[in-house]
Amino acid sequence: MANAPAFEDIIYEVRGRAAWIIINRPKVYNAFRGQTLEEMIRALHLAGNDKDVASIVITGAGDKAFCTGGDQSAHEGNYDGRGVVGLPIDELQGLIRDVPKPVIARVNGFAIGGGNVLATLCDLTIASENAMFGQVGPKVGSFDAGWGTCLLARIVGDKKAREIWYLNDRLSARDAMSYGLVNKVVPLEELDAAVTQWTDTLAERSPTALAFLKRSFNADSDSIRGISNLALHAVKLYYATPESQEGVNAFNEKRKPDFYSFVE
Ligand SMILES: CC(C)(COP(=O)(O)OP(=O)(O)OC[C@H]1O[C@@H](n2cnc3c(N)ncnc32)[C@H](O)[C@@H]1OP(=O)(O)O)[C@@H](O)C(=O)NCCC(=O)NCCSC(=O)CCC(=O)c1ccccc1C(=O)O
Repeated sequence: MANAPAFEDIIYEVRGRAAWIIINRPKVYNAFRGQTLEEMIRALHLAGNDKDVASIVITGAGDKAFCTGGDQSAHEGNYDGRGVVGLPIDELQGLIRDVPKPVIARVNGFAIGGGNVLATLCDLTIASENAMFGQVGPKVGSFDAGWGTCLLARIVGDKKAREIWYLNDRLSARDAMSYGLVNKVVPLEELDAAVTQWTDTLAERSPTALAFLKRSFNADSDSIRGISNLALHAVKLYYATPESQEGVNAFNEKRKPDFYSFVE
């Protein structure tokens, strides 16, 4: 690609009329640090402002993970970047909704924690048969309320959303599809062809009609943005507690957390 922007944590490619944003941190199952989100924000602005781009695909490198949320090795009571919790996560989440083009989550493995929230926020989700969805916040001393809870509840229903957040079971791609969290499931080897079929179809549709449709869906659920903002400030206070830090330490030390020793 001519004048391809230099990125370290992601790969940005324009394939036909589709911009692909690939989180390229497979050693940590495509978990994001501050820099990853900065680059994803830049890439979304590039794609959003490129009049030749009809749709945007977000995915992870390799066949293990789409994205597993915040990088726990870059989390010491706060993450390592800018923003309320050391990650411009609210900016990225808002941008996935605001960019006036359909955003497709290409889920090729684990979509866990903040990774599941990103997939939830995308307009469409296509998953490979090996994909797994879930939330782990209460296991690792975190939560992502707002988009992560309320938008999820709109999609899968209130009881199921509570179950996902409270019990933290992993959902298979087929289960996720049965709850409406996923539009389509295909074998891993057919994933790219299926994504390209969608992006080719979207490239034949009127971009202005698609942009208005996206804005209309957003308008109905945009009150959740305020809840997300409030919750991000709440999670900042929570990250400062020994109870939350026990969750992060336990994950990094590969042991079970002992939250009840730290409840204040
Ligand atoms: C994804 C797993 C379920 C996979 O489990 P398993 O198959 O048993 O493999 P593991 O051995 O656990 O993992 C393999 C390998 O990858 C590393 N890794 C995986 N995920 C992460 C991560 N997020 N950060 C850093 N490293 C990661 C793991 O350490 C292993 O490395 P080795 O070198 O091979 O040992 C499982 O891995 C899992 O549950 N991961 C944890 C995911 C996690 O904790 N994510 C953050 C969740 S926070 C949240 O859910 C709510 C909050 C939130 O979304 C949010 C809100 C505001 C700001 C930020 C966030 C945010 O997302 O953090």
